[in-house]
Amino acid sequence: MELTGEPIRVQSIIQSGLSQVPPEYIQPPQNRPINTDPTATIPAIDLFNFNTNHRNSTLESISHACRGWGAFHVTNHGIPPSLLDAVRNSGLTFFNNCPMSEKLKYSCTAGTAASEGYGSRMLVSSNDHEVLDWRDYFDHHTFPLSRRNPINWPDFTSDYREIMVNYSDEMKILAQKLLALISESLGLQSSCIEDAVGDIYQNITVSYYPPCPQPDLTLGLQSHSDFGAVTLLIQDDVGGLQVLKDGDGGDKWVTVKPLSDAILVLLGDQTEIITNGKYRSCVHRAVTNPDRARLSVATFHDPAKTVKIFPVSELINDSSPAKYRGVVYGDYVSSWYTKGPDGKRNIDALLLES
Ligand SMILES: O=C(O)CCC(=O)C(=O)O
Ligand SMILES: [Fe+2]
Repeated sequence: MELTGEPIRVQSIIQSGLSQVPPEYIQPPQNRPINTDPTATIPAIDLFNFNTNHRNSTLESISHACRGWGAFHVTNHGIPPSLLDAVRNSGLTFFNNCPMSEKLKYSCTAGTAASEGYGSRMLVSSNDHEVLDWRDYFDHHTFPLSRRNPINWPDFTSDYREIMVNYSDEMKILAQKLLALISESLGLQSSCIEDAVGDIYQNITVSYYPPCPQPDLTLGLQSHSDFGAVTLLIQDDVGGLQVLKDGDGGDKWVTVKPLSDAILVLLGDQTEIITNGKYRSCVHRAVTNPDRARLSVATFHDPAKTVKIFPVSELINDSSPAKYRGVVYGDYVSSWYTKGPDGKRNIDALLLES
C-alpha cells in the first residue's frame, strides 16, 4: 500500500543474496522485536459448529477473550480444513513459483491506498523516518460483489481464483456469525454490530514474509490494529504473528502459535468504537526469521467508506458515557494513511473527554 515511488519487492532483495537488510528496513531500537512473553497463549474457543447447546458457554468465552485480548482462535468453525490448506497453498505457490516478472504484472497502483494487487510496504508517508516492512502481499477485493473481479487475481495455478472466491464467501458468512456472537456476548441483539457496520466490505490480503538475514532489527509488519470491524486470519506453521497484551508488568508481545485448522479472530477499531470500548481492538505485528518464508491470509470485514460509525446507544448510560465521537469510516482510514499509526493507536484521536 505504498503511495509513492517505484515499488521494491522484499522477495527481490532477498533473491539478490544480501546478507544485511537495507537501512530503510531497520527499526529504531524501541520498535525492534523484543519484550515477548513466551509463557502466555491467546484463548482458543471451540465453536462446536454453532451448536446451540453450547451457546452460553461460547458467549462467555467470547466475552472474556474480547475484553482481555481483542483476539482469539476459533476451532470447529465449520470451514473445511481442506479449504484453508488450499488457500495457503495457492498463496505460497504464487509467491514461491511465479516468476517475479509475472508477479509484477499484478502490481497494485502506486498512489492509491489499499489498491488491489501485488505490493509491498504497509503504509507510507511523507515522513522520512518511515521504516519499511519486510513483507510482500497480494490484496484481493472480494465484497461487495461489485468490487470482486477475479480477473485481477493470479491464475498461476488454474484453480487460484475459484479457491479465493470460495474462501471469500465462507469467510464472510463466518464473520457475520462471529459478529452476531460478539454482539450477543455484550447482551446486544445479535444483529447489532452488523447493523452498525452495514454492507460488509471484504478484502483478502495474502502476506508473504521472505526469510530475513537480520530478524532482530526488522519487522515483517509494524505494530498496528486493523481499522475495520473484524479480521479472520490464517497462517502457516512458520509463526511470527504477535499480539500486544497488557498485564501487571506492562504491555508484552505474545506470539500467536500456529494452531492447525484454527482461524484467528482479530477485533478491529470499528468494533471498539461500536462497543464503546467494552471490547478493544487488538494491536499486533509480524516478526521475521532467518530460515523460512512465512505466509498469512488476512480477511478484513469493514464498513463502506461513507458509513458513520459511533458507539451503540445500548452501551451508553450515566455510568458508561460515550467514549468515542462518531467517525465516517472513510475519514478514519484516510487519517491512518496520512499519519500512519506512529506508535499511537489511531482510534485514540476519537476519544472524548471524560
Ligand atoms: O501476517 C500476519 O500474521 C499479520 C497480517 C496483518 O496483520 C495484516 O495484514 O493486517
Ligand atoms: Fe493486521
